[in-house]
Amino acid sequence: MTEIAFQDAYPEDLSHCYGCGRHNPQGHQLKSFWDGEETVAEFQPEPQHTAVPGFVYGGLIASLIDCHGTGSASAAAYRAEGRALGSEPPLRFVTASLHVDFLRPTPLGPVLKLRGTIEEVKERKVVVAMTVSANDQVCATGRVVAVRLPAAMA
Ligand SMILES: CCCCCCCCCCCC(=O)SCCNC(=O)CCNC(=O)[C@H](O)C(C)(C)COP(=O)(O)OP(=O)(O)OC[C@H]1O[C@@H](n2cnc3c(N)ncnc32)[C@H](O)[C@@H]1OP(=O)(O)O
Repeated sequence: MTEIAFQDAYPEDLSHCYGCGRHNPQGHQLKSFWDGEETVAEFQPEPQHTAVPGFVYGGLIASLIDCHGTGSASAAAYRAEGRALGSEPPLRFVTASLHVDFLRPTPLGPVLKLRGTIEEVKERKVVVAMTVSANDQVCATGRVVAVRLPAAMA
């Protein structure tokens, strides 16, 4: 794994995201890293993330997939250009499409482990496929189409 989380390399003014911004104390503050050619992240759900008692709320899982996907997209774009994570100019991505399949109920208790595979890297678009596992069992899969940050959001 790399030492620095992808999200910790985001510019100051792009670090307020609810899912992954380090400057959002009420957000999830998700941290993603390389693990070889794949990307990984972990998240510990809390009781407020309940759907049915004992099980994780699906919206939280979607949020984790969203931010692990866009973070992975940024890191993949840097890697494709042979640049250091966070180097200027920043390679910023937002979610164009977020697809989630809930394969089985996700138990509330164990740490959730996300694993991403980079499916496609183009100059303006990166596609990332993901799994979310609890107790080494895949509970959800996801796919994010990430597109370079539009001027309207910069
Ligand atoms: C340093 C890091 C900091 C990173 C700092 C940010 C971190 C926070 C990230 C949090 C994640 C979020 O929640 S972001 C918030 C939620 N997302 C948004 O609000 C985005 C709103 N949507 C938009 O602004 C726009 O629709 C865009 C930018 C997504 C797309 O703009 P566009 O101008 O229409 O794009 P366009 O050129 O047509 O398409 C480019 C490519 O993407 C594909 N594409 C476009 N839309 C879709 C779609 N819905 N589903 C599938 N594919 C799509 C096209 O087919 C094309 O592929 P091809 O033909 O080239 O193959």
